[in-house]
Amino acid sequence: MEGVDHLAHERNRSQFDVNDMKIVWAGSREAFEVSDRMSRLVANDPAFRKDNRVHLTRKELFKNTLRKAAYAWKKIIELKLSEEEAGRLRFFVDEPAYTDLHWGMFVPFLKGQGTEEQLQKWLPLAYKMQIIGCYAQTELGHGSNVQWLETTATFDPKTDEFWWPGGLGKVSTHAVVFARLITNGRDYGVHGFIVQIRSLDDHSVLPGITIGDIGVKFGNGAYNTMDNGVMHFDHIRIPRNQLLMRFSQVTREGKYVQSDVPRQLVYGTMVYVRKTIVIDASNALSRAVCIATRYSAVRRQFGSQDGVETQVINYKTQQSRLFPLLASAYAFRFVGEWLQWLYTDVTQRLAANDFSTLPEAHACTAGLKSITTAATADGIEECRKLCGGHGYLCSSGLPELFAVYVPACTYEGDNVVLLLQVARFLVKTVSQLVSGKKPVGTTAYMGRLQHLMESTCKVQKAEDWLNPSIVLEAFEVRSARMSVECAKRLSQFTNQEEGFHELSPSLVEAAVAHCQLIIVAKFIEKLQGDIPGNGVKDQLQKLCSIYALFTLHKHLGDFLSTSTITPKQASLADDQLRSLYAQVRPNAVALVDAFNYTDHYLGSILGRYDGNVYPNLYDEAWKDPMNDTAVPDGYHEYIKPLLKQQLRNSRL
Ligand SMILES: CCCCCCCCCCCCCCCC(=O)SCCNC(=O)CCNC(=O)[C@H](O)C(C)(C)COP(=O)(O)OP(=O)(O)OC[C@H]1O[C@@H](n2cnc3c(N)ncnc32)[C@H](O)[C@@H]1OP(=O)(O)O
Ligand SMILES: Cc1cc2nc3c(=O)[nH]c(=O)nc-3n(C[C@H](O)[C@H](O)[C@H](O)COP(=O)(O)OP(=O)(O)OC[C@H]3O[C@@H](n4cnc5c(N)ncnc54)[C@H](O)[C@@H]3O)c2cc1C
Repeated sequence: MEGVDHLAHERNRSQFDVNDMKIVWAGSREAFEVSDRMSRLVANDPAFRKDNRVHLTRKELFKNTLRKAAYAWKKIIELKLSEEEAGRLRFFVDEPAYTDLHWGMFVPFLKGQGTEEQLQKWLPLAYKMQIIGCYAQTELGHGSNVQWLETTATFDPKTDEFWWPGGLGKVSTHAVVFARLITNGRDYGVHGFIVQIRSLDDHSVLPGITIGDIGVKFGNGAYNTMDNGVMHFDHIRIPRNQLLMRFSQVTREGKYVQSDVPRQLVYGTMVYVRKTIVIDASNALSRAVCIATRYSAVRRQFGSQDGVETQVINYKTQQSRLFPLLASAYAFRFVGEWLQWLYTDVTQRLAANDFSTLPEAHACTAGLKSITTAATADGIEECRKLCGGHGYLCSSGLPELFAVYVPACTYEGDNVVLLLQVARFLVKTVSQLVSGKKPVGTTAYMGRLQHLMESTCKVQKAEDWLNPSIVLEAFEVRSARMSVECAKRLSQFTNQEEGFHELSPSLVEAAVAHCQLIIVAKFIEKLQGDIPGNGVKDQLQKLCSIYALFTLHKHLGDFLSTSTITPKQASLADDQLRSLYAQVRPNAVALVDAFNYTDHYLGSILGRYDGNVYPNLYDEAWKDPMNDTAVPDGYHEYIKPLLKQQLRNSRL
């Protein structure tokens, strides 16, 4: 059977309404319609072609990105697209560019940190792209340790080097610059400033500033469309009112005035972007899973019956590697949706001077950013392997996706550094239990600590693992016991910082356990709500169980060493997992169709919607510039003399 027929057959046998699932995936009917329209607009416009990226030099690649970004902006204006539509259009263009930083960090930073007056001055310029901004925080010597940034903003500034900011190297005219504010001889810590860095007339770099691109990054094409930059300041002067002053001001006389708010609000943009990165993890993982699932249904190896070999998706090992990733893509989607809610809620509270949920928002965004990006980076690589040799070809779309995606484990906070933030939050929560402080939000389960320390898992047969409350309690017990164990061991140290340092590997594991609990809990919570559509909820319930039981399987050491479950219950979980894989199998292709990705966005011959893989792989190979001539360049210089040489030797 041809690949085309395979996929049609797979679609016919699915047991749910894929159109309804598309709406659940998009978040709402309106969100689906916007995404659908924008993805088609991009896919149908040859100006957004991207299949030639791997053959371009860095300079050609970058210029091509500038062209696309300018063209996209023209379309946005011409079609009078809303902010949401414009965001989706940029998303489907699918090419990292300075615009990500302008819209994703510079504008949110202005909005979050500027006074009314500053917003009136800067926002209209930024919205019309009359200025282009980047986010310059990381220095050559300091990325994670923001408090120790060396750049200072005083009446007599020193010089220092920024390193990494996207959009800085070649495009931005302005930057949000992080520097320690020094006034009247006192250091008030890190603050954000707006600094103009290039002329708005001829784009030249302004005097006293040196800027360049930091060089080629990992992968062919991939993130090299972005001009990550280096910037050096030498005694730059900026007006006082370019300190963003919503939360703290410097008066004309140089007096520092701090509003009555936590100093961490200066980190607000990082919380915002980390939340966005969680949703983005579900985008990247679902894309890889879509490619690997469709191709696994098309590809056949061994096990010939009636003269046809087995579709590789029918191998249990293939299912046990692929379906947990499919489930993770959905799990990250829903936890991302919840995080969006949490972020909106904390923003509203901050506006009303309620800072109580800020530590929770920081811990959740930091922790979830960390585990979803790590799982997604690993998951994309697993999908490449699931596609065998063809997965290693750039035309599979997977190498480029991997190369573009992996820095997500580092940018916006190194994943381990961020998990240590979650660990601090957990240890603090446990220690506050003694003083009777009731934990709330995602740590509310710690309020039932005594029960969780004593409870035993109720599973007696495999189907018991389908019970959401049993699953949830197992994750709560594991997480609570790991946190308590860390807190206990920590209390044996006289110096807490030293203890934290010494125990940090275990603390990171406790943080992972807590974040996985959040993902499981939010998936279960989602399923308790109304989910319309024929068979849709049933499929999601299966995926939820797969996510939870696969995570349990992968971290079995935690569950056993904390005595959360017995080895027998672990084996029952594996039995249930196998049964779930078999139930998901007929729906796998439809479950990836629900992502509603166009072939343009997927950028993969293996993941084509029509399944027509082999003829297209073959044609694509012939399009490669290496095949322009049968005899390669260099034959006369390097191959011919060699062959002649061998001939002479053999005659000797
Ligand atoms: C672009 C958009 C499009 C998106 C579309 C999809 C994505 C695709 C595009 C990607 C594009 C790439 C964009 C990359 C852009 C960069 O990478 S920009 C640079 C980002 N840099 C970082 O993330 C640096 C990481 N480091 C940090 O965040 C902080 O320095 C650390 C690690 C949290 C430590 O901070 P510290 O002040 O030394 O911290 P510490 O003493 O541990 O904490 C002090 C207190 O502050 C709290 N705190 C710390 N941080 C926070 C916070 N953020 N909020 C609230 N409280 C906090 C702590 O909990 C602690 O609380 P208490 O325990 O005292 O109550
Ligand atoms: C593609 C890309 C785009 C970026 N874009 C921007 C941008 O637009 N603007 C910007 O300002 N920055 C940007 N960055 C920089 C980025 O935010 C930093 O690289 C990131 O925050 C990590 O900091 P670092 O490089 O100092 O890593 P380091 O902190 O030096 O990390 C090195 C190693 O040390 C470990 N480590 C560090 N501290 C600790 C600790 N306390 N405990 C245990 N282990 C620790 C880490 O886990 C890691 O393994 C970008 C980076 C990349 C890769």
